[in-house]
Amino acid sequence: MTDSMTELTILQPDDWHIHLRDDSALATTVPHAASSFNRVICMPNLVPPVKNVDDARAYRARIMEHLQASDLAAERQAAFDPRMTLYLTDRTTVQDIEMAAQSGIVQAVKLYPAGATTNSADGVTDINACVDVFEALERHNLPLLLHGEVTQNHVDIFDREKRFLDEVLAQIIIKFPTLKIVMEHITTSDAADFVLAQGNHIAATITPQHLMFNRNHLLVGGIKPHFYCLPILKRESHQKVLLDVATSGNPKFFLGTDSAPHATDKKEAACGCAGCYSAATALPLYATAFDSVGKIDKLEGFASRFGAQFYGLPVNESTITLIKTPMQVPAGYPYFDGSSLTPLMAGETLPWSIKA
Ligand SMILES: NC(=O)N[C@@H](CC(=O)O)C(=O)O
Repeated sequence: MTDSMTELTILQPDDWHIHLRDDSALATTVPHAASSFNRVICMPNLVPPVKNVDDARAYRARIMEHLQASDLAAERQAAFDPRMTLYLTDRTTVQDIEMAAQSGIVQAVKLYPAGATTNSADGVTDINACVDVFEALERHNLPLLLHGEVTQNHVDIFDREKRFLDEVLAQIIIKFPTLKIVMEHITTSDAADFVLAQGNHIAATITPQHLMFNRNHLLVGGIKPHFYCLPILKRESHQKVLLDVATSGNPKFFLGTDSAPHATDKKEAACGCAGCYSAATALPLYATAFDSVGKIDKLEGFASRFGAQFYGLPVNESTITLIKTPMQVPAGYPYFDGSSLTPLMAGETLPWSIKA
């Protein structure tokens, strides 16, 4: 049936994991995200990070200013709803969590192990010091979002997610059996299996790049910096399992682009930044991935239903239509201070596009 499908209308999707950055970067990232998504969960790894409700409120106001200054259609502007997260540090208090739970604008709390990825220097150095905070999250039913990688220098970069599951997450779920957890941007079959083995309070987001690519795309025939993100792309067998679970209709797996902009010159560098930019073309990318295994009919659940269900929110009422008409991903976008931003699959043609 889906072989012949050339047009697909789905409920408006949400992005449950996005990096919009701050200040003038928002002029590029906000209209891109708002053109496709209603709710977006905004990652807090700014410099300095979003650490409390006041920071979150001020950050949301800056995002909304750029939305209003954009030339997006009024109807898309009205629908866009950025949801805030707090950045967990060694100094986050139970009171910070209680205020977040009452704020009405903080949707979740993000744990970056210190040093794991971009702007994670202020992250958690000792998970055992977070016991009171985890208790408070569990009590208030506020989800804990995980960048699930260990950071010890001697641990191979391709093993860091699996080691996090075994050494960190396994402990957290024993001590906090009802804490809502999202393993963000999973990259391995181990993570998919781990999530499948838990109750419905533990879920995962999956990015377009981890569904479409593997480490050969990153490394064979020359290093491709625009495929470099963290957790790093793994071998093809992991990619296949991720595609299986994403397209299975299991509500534990839902859309989180991890769209993570870095100016082109910061990626095409001797020490290039980690992150793939996909906000503007995420839906055609996901549609291409789902269609590649004949499962385009499973896209709506993954993109528009399961995340809302997990967060206890209603699904959106508006719809968006994808058509099987090729589109070329732009070679780049203007970014702040005269820089440019190279998206995932820049210059390449995707079989699916968004109907105007
Ligand atoms: N995914 C990435 O490679 N980078 C993200 C941080 C993160 O989510 O790891 C970023 O903020 O640039």
